[in-house]
Amino acid sequence: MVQFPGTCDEIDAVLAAERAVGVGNAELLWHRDRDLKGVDAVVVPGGFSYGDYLRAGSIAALSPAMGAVAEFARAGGPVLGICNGFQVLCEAGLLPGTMLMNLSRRFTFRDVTLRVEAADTAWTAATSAGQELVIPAKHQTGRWYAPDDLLDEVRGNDQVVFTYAADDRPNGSSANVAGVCNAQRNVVGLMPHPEHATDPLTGSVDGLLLFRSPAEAARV
Ligand SMILES: NC(=O)CC[C@H](N)C(=O)O
Repeated sequence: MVQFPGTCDEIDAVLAAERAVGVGNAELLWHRDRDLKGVDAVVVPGGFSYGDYLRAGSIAALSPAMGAVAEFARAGGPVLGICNGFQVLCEAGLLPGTMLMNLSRRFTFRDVTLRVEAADTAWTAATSAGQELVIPAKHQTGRWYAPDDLLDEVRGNDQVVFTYAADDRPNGSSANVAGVCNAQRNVVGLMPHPEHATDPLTGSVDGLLLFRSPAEAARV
């Protein structure tokens, strides 16, 4: 779990990973640190990095930790970016697209229904294509945007991993996209927060499927 000044969801992400795979060995990695400590998978969690100055994720994308994450990703390691983490991965060029402010200009905070469009990525191997997942969303800069030529390329390569269900448009993203992957399918980013959907006490446990997926993908 990579931490930047302003990250606030890393402990939930640690708990989610521990709940999903049943072991308590997640590592927290400070943004100045280049040592990934031999982890099997990296999560770039949600919150705010450097106050979201310039653009959400843009300063974090240049941090030493992200240099190490980029090398890990290039070597095929599973990397998941959640919300601010998704913004950071787009800014770092590890995922296609750009994040713009929600069409409403407001901070959105509610459960959304996601449709799994691609179940063959490192972070969706424990799901099925077409499956619907209920996951909370909380963001202001969540409108994933791709110009037409990039959108065609992303769609052509099946890099759309999640869309919002048809009647659910929380931010006005291009093609109602909620999450995408890289061409290698080991790096995934999404705006909603699977780490907040892991305990029946607070509603859905659908988020556990994402945290189970890297181990599942490694078995195939
Ligand atoms: N929950 C989050 O990660 C918030 C993401 C981001 N900083 C935004 O508001 O758009």
